Amino acid sequence: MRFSFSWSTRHQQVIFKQRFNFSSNFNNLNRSLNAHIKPFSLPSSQRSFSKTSSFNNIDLQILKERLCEVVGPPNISTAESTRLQHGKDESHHRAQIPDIVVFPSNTQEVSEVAKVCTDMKVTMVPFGTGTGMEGGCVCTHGGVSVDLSRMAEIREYQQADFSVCVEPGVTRLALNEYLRGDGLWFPVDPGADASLCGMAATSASGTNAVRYGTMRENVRNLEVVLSDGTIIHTAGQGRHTVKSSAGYNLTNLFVGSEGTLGFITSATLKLYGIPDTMTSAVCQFDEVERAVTAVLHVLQCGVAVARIEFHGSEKQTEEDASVVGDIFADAGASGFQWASSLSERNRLWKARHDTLYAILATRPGPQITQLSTDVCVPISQLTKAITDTEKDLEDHKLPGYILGHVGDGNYHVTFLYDTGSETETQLVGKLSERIVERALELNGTCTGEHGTGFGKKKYLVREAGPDSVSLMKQIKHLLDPHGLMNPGKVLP
Ligand SMILES: Cc1cc2c(cc1C)N(C[C@H](O)[C@H](O)[C@H](O)COP(=O)(O)OP(=O)(O)OC[C@H]1O[C@@H](n3cnc4c(N)ncnc43)[C@H](O)[C@@H]1O)c1[nH]c(=O)[nH]c(=O)c1N2
Ligand SMILES: CC(=O)C(=O)O
Ligand SMILES: [Mn+2]
Repeated sequence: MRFSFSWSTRHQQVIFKQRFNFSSNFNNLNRSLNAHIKPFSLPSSQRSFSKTSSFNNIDLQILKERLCEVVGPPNISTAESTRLQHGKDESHHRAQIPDIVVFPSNTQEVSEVAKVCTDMKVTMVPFGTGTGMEGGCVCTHGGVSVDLSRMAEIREYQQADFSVCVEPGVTRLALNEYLRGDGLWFPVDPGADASLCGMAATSASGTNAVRYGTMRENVRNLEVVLSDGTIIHTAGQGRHTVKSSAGYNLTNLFVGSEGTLGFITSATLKLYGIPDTMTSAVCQFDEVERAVTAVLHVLQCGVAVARIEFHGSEKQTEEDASVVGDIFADAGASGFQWASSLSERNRLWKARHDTLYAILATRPGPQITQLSTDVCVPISQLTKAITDTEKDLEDHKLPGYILGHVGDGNYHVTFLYDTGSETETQLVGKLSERIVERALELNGTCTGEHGTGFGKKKYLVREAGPDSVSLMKQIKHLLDPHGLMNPGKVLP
């Protein structure tokens, strides 16, 4: 067993990768699992899908005609290939496809689409780039998938205010390319080139959160279309101040709402200066406990890490690198590889961002899929959470890969399993439940960054408490009284 641990200061991220030899013998693997853990409920493959529509042909034709009047014939599709693309994301959850996909071009059209759907009591599911990890785009009731990618303007760029307002079709990489010449960037980085409004919708983070925070800390305003077509600006139209104490924080009500409360049709984001110097490195630890302890020491020393990557002036970066090098060496790290040049850093971080696909490539097969857990625990509990998880994996000889954002206390276990095997499917389900149960016992959360979607809603009452969940349901009912916005997600 060998761990590799990589860190850098531009993207304060730590990776744990644990490689298990794959064993196809899943017999006896259940033996020490708790009997109370329910079997996993979604044995599925990305390739299968179910028909969910409750339409008859006449209603569907009327709906299509009415939506066509709103968006125009080139911006509506009932082709099966388009519908299939819009009924799933990158998670293990089975595709459930919409009846119709529409591609509105502006906020007014989104509002008109919402009015038609509300009038006909048809469900609506916002679609960004489909990179979600919790089944958020799955159309549980068929209905209309609203693909917002054709709204791709950068509306307002206030360089002096470090602020930009983007439409849903603008992705993270596209924005950073646009800003590069001005020495600014938007640092929240989930790896995937997701839409920024989709990232707001899932409260994404990924790398860089230690230094820059998550989407919750980096959205200043949102334009939202509610289910009845009403258009609101959560902080007031055009406003993009660094802070505000005016009224309730509606912006953060919609951040992380996963399309269940409305369509985000623009997001005003906070920008940052690109640091002068960045350095990254990779090193190995033999034990996860030593790696986590080393990271804790680095954070306690106040080193300017971003992903456990360094940012700053050249001199500061050199000093920080030397402090981190000493701490890691003391903790038993070996095999340091430094990467200061842009191409070397990009190579390191590309390897990190592609980890999910690299894992998938280790077990090719038509029915093989991945399930990534996403728990986050207080950093003081991280060593316990990870070492106990490791033990589970070893006890069950289950191929699982642990990686994560150690500086945040957030880690993923990525399981590869055969959806055609009931035994494998159930075991993966049970182990991932166990990982969540453990995180909740340690005062953690079932999802640090992927969202609640389908898979985590069963934990919400235990995590947030019955009264909080009851309030969430009341808010949902107020904003979406007919339950048409992305049904079946987030709330149990
Ligand atoms: C390889 C890889 C690696 C990672 C990740 C994915 C992949 C494929 N992710 C997950 C993913 O990138 C993240 O969930 C994105 O924020 C989703 O953005 P999309 O635009 O793809 O939304 P997508 O289209 O997948 O939709 C996600 C949810 O948001 C809703 N939604 C989308 N756009 C909306 C809008 N404009 N208005 C209202 N609702 C909207 C949808 O209805 C759905 O419920 C991740 N994430 C992370 O936080 N950290 C990480 O480390 C990673 N790592
Ligand atoms: C999948 C994911 O969240 C990650 O690679 O960090
Ligand atoms: Mn992640």
